[in-house]
Amino acid sequence: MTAMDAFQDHYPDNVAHCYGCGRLNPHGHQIKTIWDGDETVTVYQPEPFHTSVPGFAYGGLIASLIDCHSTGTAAAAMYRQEGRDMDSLPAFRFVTASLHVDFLKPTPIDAPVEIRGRVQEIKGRKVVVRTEVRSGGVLTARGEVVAVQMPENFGA
Ligand SMILES: CCCCCCCCCC(=O)SCCNC(=O)CCNC(=O)[C@H](O)C(C)(C)COP(=O)(O)OP(=O)(O)OC[C@H]1O[C@@H](n2cnc3c(N)ncnc32)[C@H](O)[C@@H]1OP(=O)(O)O
Repeated sequence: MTAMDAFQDHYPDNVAHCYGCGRLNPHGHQIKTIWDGDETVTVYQPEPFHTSVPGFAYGGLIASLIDCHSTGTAAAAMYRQEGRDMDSLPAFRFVTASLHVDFLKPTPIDAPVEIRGRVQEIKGRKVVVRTEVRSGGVLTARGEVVAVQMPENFGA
């Protein structure tokens, strides 16, 4: 894996359909997240149909970006902690247990949104990720996600 590979490009096909981050979902956001030192970064350009108040992005979009940026960060952090390549097996698959978002300012819809994340805690199957969302360098939202490794019997 090179430094510029996106985490989501390494998700196994059977978990690559997520609306926020699945590369195999043609209707989804297909976000791409990479390392930048100890931080993770996603840049996403909202579409006009993501509007809330005209001129600004829908909060659900921002929450979705934070969500999938953070689950991707959780997986990448676990591989990094174990010194493993993201293509190595068994794959780490994280789902969202908890998603908290603080909307600080409206996020413009006509400029790229940058999400930066940092791992706050890795404990057992749980990773806590804190994120900051910026547009044009202005902080517009903060997030905290508790991501948990997907159990074998997920959804049972
Ligand atoms: C590469 C794969 C990519 C896959 C696609 C990416 C997904 C993108 C984001 C999503 O949208 S995922 C879909 C939305 N999420 C779900 O549908 C998850 C539904 N919930 C569950 O399946 C279970 O509740 C879950 C797997 C999250 C946790 O159940 P477990 O039985 O595995 O957890 P467990 O009780 O063993 O707790 C493990 C740790 O997580 C913590 N935890 C669990 N639920 C929590 C919660 N809700 N809030 C805070 N912490 C929580 C729990 O306290 C504990 O921490 P400690 O070890 O420190 O004690």
